Amino acid sequence: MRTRPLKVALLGCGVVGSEVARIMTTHADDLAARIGAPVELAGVAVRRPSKVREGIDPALITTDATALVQRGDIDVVVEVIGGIEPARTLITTAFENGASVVSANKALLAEDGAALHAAAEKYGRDLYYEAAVAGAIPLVRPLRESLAGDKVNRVLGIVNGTTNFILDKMDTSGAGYSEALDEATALGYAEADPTADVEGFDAAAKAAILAGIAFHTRVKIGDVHREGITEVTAADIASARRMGCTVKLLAICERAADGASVTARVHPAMIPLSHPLASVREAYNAVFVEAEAAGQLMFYGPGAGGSPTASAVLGDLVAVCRNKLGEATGPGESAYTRLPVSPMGEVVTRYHISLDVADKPGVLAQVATVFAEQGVSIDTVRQQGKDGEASLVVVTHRAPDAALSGIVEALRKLDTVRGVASIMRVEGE
Ligand SMILES: NC(=O)C1=CN([C@@H]2O[C@H](COP(=O)(O)OP(=O)(O)OC[C@H]3O[C@@H](n4cnc5c(N)ncnc54)[C@H](O)[C@@H]3O)[C@@H](O)[C@H]2O)C=CC1
Ligand SMILES: N[C@@H](CC=O)C(=O)O
Ligand code: NA
Repeated sequence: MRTRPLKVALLGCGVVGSEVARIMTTHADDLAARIGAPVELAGVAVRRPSKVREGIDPALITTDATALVQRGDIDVVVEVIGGIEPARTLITTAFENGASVVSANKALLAEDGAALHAAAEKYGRDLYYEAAVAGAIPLVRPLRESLAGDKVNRVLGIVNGTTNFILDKMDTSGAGYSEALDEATALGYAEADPTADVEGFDAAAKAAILAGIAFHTRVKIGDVHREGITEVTAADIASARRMGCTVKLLAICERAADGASVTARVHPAMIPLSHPLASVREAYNAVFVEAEAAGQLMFYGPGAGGSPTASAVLGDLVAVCRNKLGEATGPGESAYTRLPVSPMGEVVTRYHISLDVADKPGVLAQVATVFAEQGVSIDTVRQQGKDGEASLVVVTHRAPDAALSGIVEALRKLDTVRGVASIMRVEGE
């Protein structure tokens, strides 16, 4: 074993960073044995230097992250501060100054991954980011490496722990939305600004990263159709239950049937209780990958939280250190297919539409006509009447999303439709 240690700079010492430091310290001997050289924490950049950080030598703490990555003797920079800047500049500076990078920063990778990969390649460094998608679950590496010889056609799953935690609590214990979000934040699952979770930005970033790797093309967060969970009500969840379904925030990345384009979307959807994704509880994530030769693969595990995320960071750290010792680099960006990303309107989906209507003859026929005019066929209709008013629940067959949203617009214009109580896509059937 080499005695000279590999030097690691840690940028950020919050929920994830503090766990990375703890595991690096407590598992130092095992990590050295697995890598073939000791790994030494050479500096920790923080915002609040006065905070007591158990197990970290105070002499390592600095508020000058730039100086740390410019030192020139750092082998690996672990970036766990999050956000676009200064993370992007710090990572690029690390590459310029001889370090490879391990990052958990999905927001940055989904915004500017191509430029970061280009910088890594230019300087001959590694850029690893297993923690950026689905926390502890090995998913980025299997897609980048294990499935590199196959053709992936679809990636579908739950990739945000916070929103899954909130929806699960609302469904199973009747908890309120804010109460469940506060709990998820206290448990270290939420982003620094939880809007990123509940409005679907975090899942959209992960979908962009997954689609890019799976289909060997470039997908940015702005290419991903995004709807969060802020408009999912207790009534939606109760309605899903009545239909034998539950509501999950899904990320779905698909290659078009003709192979000429891809789509990536994030939105709440009803899924049947019998579907494996329905039993994904709390902050767990689960992702199905469908590949031509492999068939269907399922990845499941803790999707958020300090310790699970640190596990993924440490796995990358070991891989990058091994590459350094072998004077090699791991896989870079693979974006040779250059497939365009089609808009949401072209995605084929099913809708569950709940309407408040007047309870009088002819209403059902009027509603059915709207569907027929858009060429969308109805799967089931359920009507419940009360005091001259009725609620009508329509579930459609699969149709282009544009036609389905056209239907909702047309329904809103009918005199007999008092309101569209909820619209949700249905998946997994
Ligand atoms: N918490 C989780 O479950 C997961 C988090 N991630 C990602 O990991 C990264 C870190 O997340 P958390 O640890 O949860 O966030 P956090 O907010 O707990 O920690 C980030 C830390 O970085 C520090 N920081 C910010 N700017 C800095 C700067 N310029 N110099 C030095 N320190 C700075 C902050 O003061 C904070 O302590 C983010 O990119 C996040 O998206 C990824 C997967 C799961
Ligand atoms: N906020 C994220 C953290 C992990 O990526 C989530 O809730 O999934
Ligand atoms: Na992961």
